Amino acid sequence: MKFGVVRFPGTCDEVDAYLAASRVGDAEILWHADADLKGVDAVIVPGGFSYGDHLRVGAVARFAPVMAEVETFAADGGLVLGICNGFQVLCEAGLLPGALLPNTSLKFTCRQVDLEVVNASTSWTNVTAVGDVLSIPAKHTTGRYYAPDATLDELEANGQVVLKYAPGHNFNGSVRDIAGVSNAAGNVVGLMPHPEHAVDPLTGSADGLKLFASAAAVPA
Ligand SMILES: NC(=O)CC[C@H](N)C(=O)O
Repeated sequence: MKFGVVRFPGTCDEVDAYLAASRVGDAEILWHADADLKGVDAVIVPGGFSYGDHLRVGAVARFAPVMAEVETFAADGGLVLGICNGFQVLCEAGLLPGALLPNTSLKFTCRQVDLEVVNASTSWTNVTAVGDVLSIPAKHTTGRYYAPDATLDELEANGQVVLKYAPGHNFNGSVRDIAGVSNAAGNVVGLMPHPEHAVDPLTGSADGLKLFASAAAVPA
């Protein structure tokens, strides 16, 4: 399994995503201006502040040449994971439902959160079980997941709510405690917390590695 990690101007978590993916497969960095996914089997859109978060988080990055390729790749069933700013970019691109709004505190917050697995059948959660609790760090200003009630009902009915903040851990005010969602097919997943920063017990938790191991378990 070869992972491609997209780098935009202002991305800051691509190296950790690259190192996390390298623990379970091969990885390489993909440049935003190149309309070329270099034959990878899975794409990670990582965290950071693409294009300085100007206009609106993810709003500029979704027009990068590499994103046109990511859209085609996702439509063909390719595995795509958006982490934090990557989640924001995928929502802006319409690859995932909903939007990320400023945290209710209107402040940048960095803290460890517990996430509950709601759907363990997606390409990025298949080595977990429903109800598993994953301890993963979160760090953002614009992480309050939002979608209209009718969309949320549909997402819940389709199993597209993949991860929820455990009771007491929804620090950003996300609707229905939603931390991560998938597209209808389950090959595209996005979440606000950072699994790539939780891959080694030495730094507090290796729970994040399960997302990368899930993708690696999908036949390439
Ligand atoms: N860690 C990140 O990816 C930061 C995400 C983002 N641009 C925000 O603060 O909302």
